[in-house]
Amino acid sequence: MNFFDRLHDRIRTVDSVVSVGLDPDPSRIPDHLQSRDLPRWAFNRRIIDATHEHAAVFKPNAAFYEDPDGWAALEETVAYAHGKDVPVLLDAKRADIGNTTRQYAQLLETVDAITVNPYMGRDSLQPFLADEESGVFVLCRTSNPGGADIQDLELETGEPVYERVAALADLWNENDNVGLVVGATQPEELAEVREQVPDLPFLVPGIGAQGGDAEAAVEYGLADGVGLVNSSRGIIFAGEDSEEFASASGQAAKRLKERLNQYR
Ligand SMILES: O=c1ccn([C@@H]2O[C@H](COP(=O)(O)O)[C@@H](O)[C@H]2O)c(=O)[nH]1
Repeated sequence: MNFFDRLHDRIRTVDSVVSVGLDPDPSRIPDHLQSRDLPRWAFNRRIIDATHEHAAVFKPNAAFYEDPDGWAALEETVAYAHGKDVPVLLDAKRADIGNTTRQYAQLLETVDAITVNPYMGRDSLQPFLADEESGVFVLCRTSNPGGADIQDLELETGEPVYERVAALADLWNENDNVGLVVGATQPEELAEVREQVPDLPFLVPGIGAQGGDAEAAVEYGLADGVGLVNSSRGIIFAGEDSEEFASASGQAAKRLKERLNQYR
């Protein structure tokens, strides 16, 4: 079954479009877990237990796992999330020349979907796009302030770069496995891109800690009811410094689900 069909089923099952971002910054993991073998895994396990019933997906960001213990923690985390029937979207922002990107694409043997960087063009994404079962979210208009530096540049046709990326992603969607990453901090761009590509589901980061627009994230992020609105720090560190950090994250995920559902 294609990733977006599985995501559709998951969204219906949990009545939620929340992507719970698993970004376990080691400096913010509670003290009582720091002495564990793999503190990031110990932390994630508790977060998954507390939030899975509100999670359409879990979205670990690869940046928080790129060391030997980190990869071990990620492997445990992905297997545990799958054990709870929650798909995993790895926010890895990968792509490279063909020979290298084929190696990157092996990540899709472990996770259900991935974020990719379109900067190097179609051939750099081909092994991801060719994987019919997995979701491929192409960075389009990112949520960070510097996203404008390149993505807003006007091309000779008058369209901004991010719109060209959206148009290309639509062409690349031959296997119905492509989505876009568009930040909630850019509600006008969200609306424009949605109008341009009505059928592509979006992953919308940038609400919560980055102050993006949750209503616009839902209004424009979903295509036929399918799409994801991510919060990482706003959920996993909702109870920072508390013994009850996990239940605080569960409450934060539930609150976010209910808030987003008002706009669906
Ligand atoms: O445009 C983008 C693309 C990816 N991200 C990632 O999403 C989460 C957001 O974390 P918060 O704590 O909810 O701010 C994080 O992994 C980013 O690297 C993004 O924010 N914007």
